[in-house]
Amino acid sequence: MEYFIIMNLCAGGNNGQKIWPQIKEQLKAAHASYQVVFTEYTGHAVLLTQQLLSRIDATHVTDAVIIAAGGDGTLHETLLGCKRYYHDHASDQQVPIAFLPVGSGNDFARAVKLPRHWQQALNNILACKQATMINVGHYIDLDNQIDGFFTNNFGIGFDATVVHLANHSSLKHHRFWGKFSYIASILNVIINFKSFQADIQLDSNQQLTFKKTFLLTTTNIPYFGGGIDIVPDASVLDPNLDLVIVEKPSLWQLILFISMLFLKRHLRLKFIHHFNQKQLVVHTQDDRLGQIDGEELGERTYHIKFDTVKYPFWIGHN
Ligand SMILES: Nc1ncnc2c1ncn2[C@@H]1O[C@H](COP(=O)(O)OP(=O)(O)OP(=O)(O)O)[C@@H](O)[C@H]1O
Repeated sequence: MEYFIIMNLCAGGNNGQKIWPQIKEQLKAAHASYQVVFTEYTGHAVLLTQQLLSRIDATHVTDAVIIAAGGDGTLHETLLGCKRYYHDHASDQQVPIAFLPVGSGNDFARAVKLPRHWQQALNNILACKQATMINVGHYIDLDNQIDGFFTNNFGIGFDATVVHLANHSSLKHHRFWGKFSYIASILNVIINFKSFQADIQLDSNQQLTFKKTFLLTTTNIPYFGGGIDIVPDASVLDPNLDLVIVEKPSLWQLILFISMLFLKRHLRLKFIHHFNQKQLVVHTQDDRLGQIDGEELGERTYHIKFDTVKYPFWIGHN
């Protein structure tokens, strides 16, 4: 195999920087043939992926695998780069994506049961013999007709606000206090968050309105926020997406929600709504923050159509 690595040295609070020399050693010891490019800014992996695919095509490499080495954000951009490239080269065979998790959240790695330690994950990639087709989230922004993809989730409201606060905390990259900054951000959001109206259209064309939405997450995998099991049964092998809407909870409802979350029974609560759908349209009425695979989308109203598409992944054992 010929491995094309997209390496984010900043992932996991510069964890990538620390372990890149060891990754190189392991690749050398395995006599793996590889090329590497390094991301330099947010969004760069999209362009790097397109350039790599163009190079793979031009040099007629037939056994290429693209390794996204970073966190969920790097994987997200790599998928977007692949999808954009094949949009313009529809007849080409799609190069599979492998994921080497060196980020902080790594929810996708959890979801597809990759080894959590990068060394074992790299061994898995090197031992893998064939790609697995999985479903990834696809959306069309109905306000501007731009589309995009996500491996994990697209959230509006609470989760996006936590992502925003954690990203802008001065303690984000501190090894110890970074975790506390995340918890402090969550408490801050819970206390101050203003609910918003969301209108939903389901597969059956049924329209639903939730006037006091607190959290609205469309998810392709069980986890968000670094291991929170929001839809325990969600699977990348399920062509449907899951939508979870939590209405603004009172204090006791919040305590109940958190307790039930630990027991993975929170979806039974009456202020939580769960839908498993082939297609969804979400229309929010008030400006709120959005997030996609842990990357910020900005504060606005959202009018989004969701479904899934397939892409080959180099994950071995699913
Ligand atoms: N050289 C760079 N300098 C600054 N930012 C970068 C660089 N390369 C990539 N980025 C950005 O770093 C951000 C975080 O990357 P990523 O999500 O992969 O890691 P993470 O946040 O540590 O992991 P996770 O999302 O799993 O918690 C992304 O927005 C990415 O585009």
